[in-house]
Amino acid sequence: MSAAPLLRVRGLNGWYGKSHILQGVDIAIREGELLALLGRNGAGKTTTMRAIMGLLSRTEGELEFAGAPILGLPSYAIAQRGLALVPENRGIFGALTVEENLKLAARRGSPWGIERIWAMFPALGARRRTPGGKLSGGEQQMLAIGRALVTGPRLLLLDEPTEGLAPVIVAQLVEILRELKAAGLSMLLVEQSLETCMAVADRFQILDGGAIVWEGGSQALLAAADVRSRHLTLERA
Ligand SMILES: Nc1ncnc2c1ncn2[C@@H]1O[C@H](COP(=O)(O)OP(=O)(O)OP(=O)(O)O)[C@@H](O)[C@H]1O
Repeated sequence: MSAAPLLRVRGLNGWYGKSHILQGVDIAIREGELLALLGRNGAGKTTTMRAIMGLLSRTEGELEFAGAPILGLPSYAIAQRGLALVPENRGIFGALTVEENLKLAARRGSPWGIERIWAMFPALGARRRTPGGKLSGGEQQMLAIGRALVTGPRLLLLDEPTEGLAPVIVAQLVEILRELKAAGLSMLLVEQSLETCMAVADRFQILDGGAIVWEGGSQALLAAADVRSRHLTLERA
């Protein structure tokens, strides 16, 4: 096993205009690992993902993917290297069909072809000619994940994929994340639900005020009641 992580983020600083949001974020994700990034609203989780994808106008620090520096590259070049973001708003083209949404994103050579997406998400296959805007929230989330997969990523970044979804759909998504993990995909998951994270994550890092304030495994997090009450939003009902 290679010692170098797939993604290494060191001392990452990021700004929105004059607002200095990320204040030295350190993250390491090993090949095949699912890292959960937790923290209260406004802690900087989405901003961290956007910075990794090259979507912030100003960033400083070290950002390495598969051993090569990616800080400062345009986002399309970062995507070409094998990172894919499933954004919080899902970014579906509402007027295009499910199939068209996938075809637009698909890249030659991806191990995740469109047929494999239909197999993984049968509900999407059944609605392949339906406009993206007519899908349910859960189906849109599946489509957003499918769209990221057909680009052939080595690292998938998921920003609150279960937000606003019914428990039965959340359970399906957890199964999907497990399948992706079993297929060897590395993932960075931002998620409000600690329960969901506990079901899939190998390791946890907690952000507060734009910096990592805690990291460890599930047992350590379960044992650290003070950390949970200070940094995690209450579990959704
Ligand atoms: N476009 C923007 N312009 C200016 N400030 C922003 C912008 N987007 C976010 N912020 C600020 O950056 C900080 C971090 O926000 P971010 O969205 O990264 O937090 P988060 O941890 O993902 O929380 P949430 O769960 O609320 O999405 C917050 O103080 C937020 O107000």
